[in-house]
Amino acid sequence: MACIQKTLRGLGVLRQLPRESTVNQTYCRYASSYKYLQVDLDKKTKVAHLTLARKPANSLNCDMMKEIAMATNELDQDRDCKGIIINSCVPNIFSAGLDLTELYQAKELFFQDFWRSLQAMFSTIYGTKVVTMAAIEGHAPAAGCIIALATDYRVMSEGKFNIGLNESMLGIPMNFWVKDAFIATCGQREGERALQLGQMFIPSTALQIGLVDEVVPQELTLPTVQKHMKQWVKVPGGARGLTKSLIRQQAMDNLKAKADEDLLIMTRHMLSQPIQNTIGAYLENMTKKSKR
Ligand SMILES: CCCCCCCC/C=C\C=C\CC(=O)SCCNC(=O)CCNC(=O)[C@H](O)C(C)(C)COP(=O)(O)OP(=O)(O)OC[C@H]1O[C@@H](n2cnc3c(N)ncnc32)[C@H](O)[C@@H]1OP(=O)(O)O
Repeated sequence: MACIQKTLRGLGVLRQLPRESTVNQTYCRYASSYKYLQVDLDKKTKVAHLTLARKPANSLNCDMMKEIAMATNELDQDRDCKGIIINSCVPNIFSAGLDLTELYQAKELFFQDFWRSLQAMFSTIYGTKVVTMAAIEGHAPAAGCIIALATDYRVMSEGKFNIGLNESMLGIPMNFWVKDAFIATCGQREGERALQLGQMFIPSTALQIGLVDEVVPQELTLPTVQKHMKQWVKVPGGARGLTKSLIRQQAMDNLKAKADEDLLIMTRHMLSQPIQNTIGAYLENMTKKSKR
């Protein structure tokens, strides 16, 4: 869609995206194009599954975020696609958030590419007129939660899983577009509380605050999303898509207008010694935990 491409180009990312729409793509083209994703478009139902596939935890490295933005953009432009379901092939983990190993001791140029890829991933999912839904069959901390927040409908599995934005707990201040997306979904009061405290939620609480729309047994998560998707794609696409744009355009415009400022602020924070120390300590803990 021209609008998303304009925004992405405005963000200075995805320069490798084709300018022209690439219609008539085949199953195969999607299936074989990505290293960290499986993308399958069913031309009969017009629903695509975009499956996060970076073991062991779907942590989002720079290339994976670029792939997610590219795949979403390709599907957005494909006349055969009316809906995208985002799920994970890693049992019990939707996504572990940003790949902390890439953020630790990152060089400035690399960090800039990384952050622009995060902005692009979010804005492409958030801005597509195609229906998007997340089947959250496990943990979705931080940027994992951000992917889910960018979609139109979220179904999470029952179980000992967490979802939320824990950045404050990592010693990192929230940025404006993540804050806006959270507040647009859960409201001002929940935003004030959850974002300051860096709260993570179990599925039932996530449901209570509106962070997810439904909680179901794990084996029913994907089928439930597929059932809703079937309904949503029946709504005339032009009217629904324009309505979605109407609702989300201001947030998209804000992100585009302030993307460079966001990058500057985040570069200063993220590459500062105290935050690098926190990330280093966090990584060390994770390594110790997984060795136990
Ligand atoms: C830091 C940036 C903040 C910027 C804030 C402001 C702007 C807001 C915008 C975006 C913000 C994004 C912030 C982030 O996304 S930071 C990442 C936050 N993520 C987490 O805190 C989650 C960390 N992981 C876990 O809690 C668990 O791994 C969990 C997902 C619950 C799964 O647990 P479990 O099933 O027990 O699996 P393991 O812990 O053993 O993990 C398996 C292997 O995966 C590695 N791993 C896990 N998470 C990450 C990660 N985020 N990055 C890199 N690697 C990760 C883990 O080390 C294990 O590896 P190995 O098997 O090799 O030991």
